[in-house]
Amino acid sequence: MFVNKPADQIRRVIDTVGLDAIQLHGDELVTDIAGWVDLGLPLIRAVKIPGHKLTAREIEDRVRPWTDAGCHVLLDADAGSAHGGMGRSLDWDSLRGWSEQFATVRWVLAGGLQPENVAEAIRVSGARSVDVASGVESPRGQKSASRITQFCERARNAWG
Ligand SMILES: O=C(O)c1ccccc1N[C@@H]1O[C@H](COP(=O)(O)O)[C@@H](O)[C@H]1O
Repeated sequence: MFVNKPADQIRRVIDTVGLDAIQLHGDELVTDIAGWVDLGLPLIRAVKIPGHKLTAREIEDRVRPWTDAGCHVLLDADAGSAHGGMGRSLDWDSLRGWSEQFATVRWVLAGGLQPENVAEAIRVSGARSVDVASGVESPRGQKSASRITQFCERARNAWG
């Protein structure tokens, strides 16, 4: 996952550790996409969405430029100048409305997920993939193996 990193820096990380995909989680512009596309890996764009109720069209207007550019999308809560990992949730019902009307590519639900709410989030939103950061930390800033296990079990159970 990268926040506002130019393609040449990401290339160095790929060459050093190898990556399967690139998650862009900052203020990257769709007009600059060519540099990241040239890296030759699947691109996942974190699209920041306000946490209140939205129409399917309002969500689609935010998502569409990125799917048109060939990206997968991860929907995260807009946390202003913070870029993510803030534990803020989206309106899952609005996402279901958008997904049923518009989503033609696989999308990832993020934002404020934790073991305690991931099953409900999946049920309400219809998400088939989820991502989490702060919700599996205990204490804050430190990933907890037991919370990660709990999160994965509950997500898998929700998908049956
Ligand atoms: O995890 C982080 O610390 C982080 C830092 C900067 C940008 C994104 C970050 N994480 C991503 O944020 C979302 C949601 O996080 P949370 O579950 O609400 O805490 C998730 O996609 C993480 O990959």
